[in-house]
Amino acid sequence: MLRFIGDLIRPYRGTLIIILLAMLVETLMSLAAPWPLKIILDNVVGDHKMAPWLHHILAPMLEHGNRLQTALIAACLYVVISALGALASYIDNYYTESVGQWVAHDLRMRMYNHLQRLSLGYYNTHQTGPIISTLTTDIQTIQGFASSSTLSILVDMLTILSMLGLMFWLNWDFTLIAVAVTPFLLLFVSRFKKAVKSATHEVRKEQSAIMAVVQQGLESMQVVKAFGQEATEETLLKNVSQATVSAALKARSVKALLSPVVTIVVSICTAIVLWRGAALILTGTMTVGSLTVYLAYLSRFFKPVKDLATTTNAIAQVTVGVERVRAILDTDTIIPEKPDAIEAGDFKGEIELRNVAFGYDPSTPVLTDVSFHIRPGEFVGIVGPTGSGKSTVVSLIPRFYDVQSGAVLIDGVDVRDYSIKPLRDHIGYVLQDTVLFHGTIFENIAFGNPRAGRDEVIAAAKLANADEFISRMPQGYDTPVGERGSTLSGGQRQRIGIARVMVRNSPILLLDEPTAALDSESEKLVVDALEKLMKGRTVIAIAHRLTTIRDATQIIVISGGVVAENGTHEELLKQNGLYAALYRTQYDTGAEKAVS
Ligand SMILES: Nc1ncnc2c1ncn2[C@@H]1O[C@H](COP(=O)(O)OP(=O)(O)OP(=O)(O)O)[C@@H](O)[C@H]1O
Repeated sequence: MLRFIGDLIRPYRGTLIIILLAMLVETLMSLAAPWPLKIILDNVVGDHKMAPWLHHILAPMLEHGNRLQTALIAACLYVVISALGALASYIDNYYTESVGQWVAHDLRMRMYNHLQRLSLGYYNTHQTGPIISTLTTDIQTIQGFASSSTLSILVDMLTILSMLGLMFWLNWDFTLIAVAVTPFLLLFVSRFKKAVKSATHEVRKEQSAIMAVVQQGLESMQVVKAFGQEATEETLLKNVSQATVSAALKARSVKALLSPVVTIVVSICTAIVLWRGAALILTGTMTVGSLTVYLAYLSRFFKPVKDLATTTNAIAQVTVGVERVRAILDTDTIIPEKPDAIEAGDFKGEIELRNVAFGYDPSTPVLTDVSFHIRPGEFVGIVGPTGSGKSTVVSLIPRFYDVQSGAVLIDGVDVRDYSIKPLRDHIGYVLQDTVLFHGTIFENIAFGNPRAGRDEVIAAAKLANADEFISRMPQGYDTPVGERGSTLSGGQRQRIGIARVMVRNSPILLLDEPTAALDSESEKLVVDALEKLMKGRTVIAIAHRLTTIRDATQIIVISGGVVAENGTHEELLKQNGLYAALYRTQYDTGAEKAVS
């Protein structure tokens, strides 16, 4: 874990040195802080001789024997010590925050970059709630730790050592008694660390569960309302929320033990020092000033010990955070790209599947042996019973998933030999429901091709039969769309989806039942838009209503993991097989019943 944090903070070495110097000044000033009081008690109020080293430092400022002047100098020293300490603390605070923020920024970007590259398979098996929770809360924990805690551990240790040195110098046998408990205290703390870590893990797990429940609930608000399941959703949240409260209280009951234990130990040590110190002053072996400095050090001595102890708490938290971040960063379900991958140029649009086998879970194959060949510019329909793997076939072409055996070829080249981004740039995708992002209509269309200018976007919208309804909107193309496009109708969303693919101008077009969810009036507009979009491109359309692919040059019927039939509409009807049966189901009922 330290290596991971070390790698994160390495770029900020310069700033870390500034922070370290500031912390050293703070430590030195906290060591010097009780000395003005000692001067007042021993050399102004009392009659003790000033220590030679101190006298040597202050001599140029002192008039011989003038006690009030000594008091004034001690008072001024107090202000100088405090001011230097305060300045150092300001510098330390500012730069610590700066390192923390930049480390968090770097980590956030690294994680998001990784998440963008993970294959869709990862998202099929992982909820987004916990991922968001890691991206926010866990990174925040690491942010706090990366800068402040790592350095304060160093400074705490330094403070402990220098105070011990000074205390031994002031009175060594006395110090021995006072700090004899320290090893026991540290032992207790290290035992304690384990318990805190496991309790923290539990809390983070429950907090992620809250995120998952809330996210799912809010995203599915319409379905929740439609089915009147508000109470069920609330119960779900109540359960995880209560579990979080129990886990947090359990963790707190462990953590809260630390402070009282340390306080009691410190007070016992202080009591011994008070009792023995009084005796030493009475016998003249110790001055009042020395005892004051001693007591001040003793209370300060246990502070870094206690801080070190609470740092174990922070360490426990950050260890959990780092584990969760690394669980994502170490996931390698990435679609691999060859080092000598080919940059896809303009595709002619020839597509071939050669003996393709694939399953989301390799032990349950969806496709066992699928082969077909599509010539450039061809319009191909894919049909088959529900769940037969039509969408799966289509998702193998842009490499959303890789085949388990066989190959997918575009223009005669295995798709695994292409660079991924240019490959996908040449493929347009229209799905059953177009997902719109929070932003304006213009931004949503330009999402298909960020280089597209306003004219291109408007031209695409016109071709997609979308310009008319967009122009009627209050702010036209600059009208913001609600979350996931909820302020638009299904047909409008589809036409924006088509415009988005139009601006992309890709030679290959994949249509996954884009009209399935529409009523016949919307469908007409969308089909008309699609016809314009399809011109001059290779098109694979998964058919919902068989009439939409009647004119396809080739219809591929997927069933039982293989290509069951392949031919034109007329040829397949003549074969009187699966396609003919599916067609009859729709035709005979008189209505266009869904087959997929
Ligand atoms: N992301 C996924 N993870 C795991 N299994 C999946 C995933 N997507 C689909 N499947 C499974 O793979 C099989 C084929 O699904 P696919 O969506 O390709 O079929 P389809 O023919 O397009 O179905 P439909 O006509 O209902 O849309 C189904 O059994 C489905 O349960």
